[in-house]
Amino acid sequence: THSSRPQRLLRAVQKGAVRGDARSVVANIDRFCHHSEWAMNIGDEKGAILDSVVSEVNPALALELGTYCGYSTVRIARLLPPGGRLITLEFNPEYAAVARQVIEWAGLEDSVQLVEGGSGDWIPQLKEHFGVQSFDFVFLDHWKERYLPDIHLLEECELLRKGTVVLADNVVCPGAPDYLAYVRNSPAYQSSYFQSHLEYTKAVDGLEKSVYLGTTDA
Ligand SMILES: CNc1ncnc2c1ncn2[C@@H]1O[C@H](/C=C/CNC(=O)c2cc(-c3ccc(F)cc3)cc(O)c2O)[C@H](F)[C@H]1O
Ligand SMILES: [Mg+2]
Repeated sequence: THSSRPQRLLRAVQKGAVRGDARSVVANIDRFCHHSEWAMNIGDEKGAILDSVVSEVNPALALELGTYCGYSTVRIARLLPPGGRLITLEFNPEYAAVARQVIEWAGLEDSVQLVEGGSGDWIPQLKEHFGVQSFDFVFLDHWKERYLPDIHLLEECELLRKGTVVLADNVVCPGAPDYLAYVRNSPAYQSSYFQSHLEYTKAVDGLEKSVYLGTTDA
């Protein structure tokens, strides 16, 4: 039976990266994607922007939608402050299984909670299941047409607070036009765009950083 691309990516990590060294896990995935097989990780160029936003926010509690192989999970978790936690949602069991092993290889399993399930089902349960009050940082990198419904769901579930930073990947390629229009026009967000390139390519892509300002009603 043939392996899948996520399985080949995991093998590249287990062969090339130093156990417990998150930086080398990230570097080996990037090397694999640059030289062997493209994969939809945020990558090194946009990853540096992700790193700078995460470092600026210094989140005690972060949420990621769309774990995939765990590349951005490792990038975020390695920068969390002591006691900081990252909850990441992934509904594809095969991707979740690969991501768990990538996260473990990086030695970050104690600060990452990987939930195998859909954002639509799980966002409404995060408070009761994980004792979450609100998130300091949210990273969107799942199905692009789910960015808008899921940020509305996060608002409705009161999982955002004044100052929560929401960072979205791929707002140019593949694009999330309805999401962009919303965060750029809503008085509830202060939004800014970081131009970059699609992972491992020269195509233009970018990240949108949106700070939640809270609702106007009392
Ligand atoms: C809907 N709720 C979900 N809940 C939990 N996990 C989910 C949910 N929805 C998806 N997942 C999970 O999140 C992941 C989905 C990532 C999707 N990402 C992309 O499509 C994506 C695509 C490109 C791309 C650009 C150019 C090109 F020519 C080809 C591809 C680049 C990128 O950086 C991307 O992120 C995973 F696969 C899915 O199971
Ligand atoms: Mg992406």
